[in-house]
Formats: sequence, C-alpha cells, structure tokens
Amino acid sequence: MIRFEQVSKRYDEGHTALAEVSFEVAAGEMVFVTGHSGAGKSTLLRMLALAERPTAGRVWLNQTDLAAARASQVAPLRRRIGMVFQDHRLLTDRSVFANVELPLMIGDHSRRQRRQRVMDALTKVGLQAYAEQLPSTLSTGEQQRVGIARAIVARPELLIADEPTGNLDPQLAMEIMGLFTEFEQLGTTVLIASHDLSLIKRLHRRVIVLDHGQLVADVAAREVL
Ligand SMILES: Nc1ncnc2c1ncn2[C@@H]1O[C@H](COP(=O)(O)OP(=O)(O)OP(=O)(O)O)[C@@H](O)[C@H]1O
Repeated sequence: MIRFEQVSKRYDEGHTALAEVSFEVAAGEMVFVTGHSGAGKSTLLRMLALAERPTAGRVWLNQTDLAAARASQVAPLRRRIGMVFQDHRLLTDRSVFANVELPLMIGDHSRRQRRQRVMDALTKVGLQAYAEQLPSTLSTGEQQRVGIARAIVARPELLIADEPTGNLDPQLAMEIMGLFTEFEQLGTTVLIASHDLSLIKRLHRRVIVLDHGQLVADVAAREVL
C-alpha cells in the first residue's frame, strides 16, 4: 500500500528532515510514527499528502510514485487520502455538516448522496445530532471528531493523522484513537504521527521511530508492550 524507498528530504535552508528512510505499510495496517520534536514525523506524512516531495528516493502509494506525480495527478491522488490535523482546521463560519461535506463538493456526488455520506460519517464519530451547529459551539474533542468525519467522508483508502490527540486530555485522546482503530477494522490503512508514547503503548500497533530524520526502529505490534 505504502512504500518509502530510501527517502530523503532536505529543506531549502539545507536542513535534512529525513535521511534515507525505507519502510512498507500493508493495506489495512495501522501504524504509529513517533520520535522527538523535529524528528521528521510531519515531513514523512506531508509526503504522503503530496504537500512535500522527496529530495531523493521514492514514495509509493500502491502503484503510483508520489515523488513523480504530475501536477494534474495531485488532486485525484489527494482524494484517496484522508487527513487529520492537530488543530483540525475547521471553517468556523460553516456548520458541522458543511465542514464534513467539503471533500465531496469536488466530484460528482448528488446532493442526496452527499447528505447520506455526511450523516454516515457524523454517525461514525458519534456527532449526528450536531450537524447543524457551528464548530465553535462544540468542545475540543468534538471538534476533532468533526475533523475525523471530514477526513473519512470520501471513504479514503489511507487515513493519515498528524498529532491528532495533541490538544486532548488522556481520556479524550484514547477515545479518538478508538475511532482510528474502528476505521482500521473497516479496512482503511491508518498512519498516525504522535509523540505520546504512553498512548501509543496502549494501542498495541506497529511503531516506526524516527530520530533526527533517520528511521531508527520499526517495532512490530506484538513487541509493543
Ligand atoms: N518547511 C520547512 N522548511 C524548513 N525546514 C523545515 C520545514 N518543515 C520542517 N522543517 C525542519 O525539518 C525537521 C523535521 O521537521 P518535522 O516537522 O517533520 O518534525 P516532527 O517530528 O513532525 O516535529 P514536531 O513533532 O515538532 O512537529 C525539523 O528540523 C524542522 O525544523
């Protein structure tokens, strides 16, 4: 599903954010990416989101080499990926429904299909009763759930999340992680960047560890104690 082949990323300022990183993630796997601040976690996810290109190496999403994607391929490729951010990036002047509907506005879904999909996504995250509210009337944890509903509404094959629980207390963080495991069970591949080791340990999933841009450990789920 995902294959990084000797991927390096050097930013213009000369800083090496990733150095010859190689790993594979199978379809349907849920994997954590961890490491200190500045280790390269966001850079790694941003390559999958086609927000950055490697300086060297290849990033494969199934049969597509993202590093070589043409400009015209970027939007269709991004549609196959759901993204969740720490700061959820919701539009404050639009309802919860309208926020979740956004990814469906490109493409040829009828109004009825969109409504069905949005309500399905909101139901999955337990927010079906909040559809008409503005995000600002929701708690931080609920707003993060709206962000997750928006990420999965177009039924992506890959879900990537960058510190999705960064602003949440431990109990809410665990609830959000529980949602990701539900999507994993539905067959979605899930990649989550997090520096929260105690939370990661409780999930018992594979963990990729970055240190100064290098992949220093790739720990199988059964070895996560
Ligand atoms: N757009 C950029 N331009 C220049 N340098 C960058 C850019 N983005 C990231 N970096 C640098 O690349 C390195 C890796 O950053 P990255 O954000 O990928 O790490 P991270 O592990 O996600 O850290 P954090 O947990 O703090 O977000 C850091 O040294 C950072 O300063």
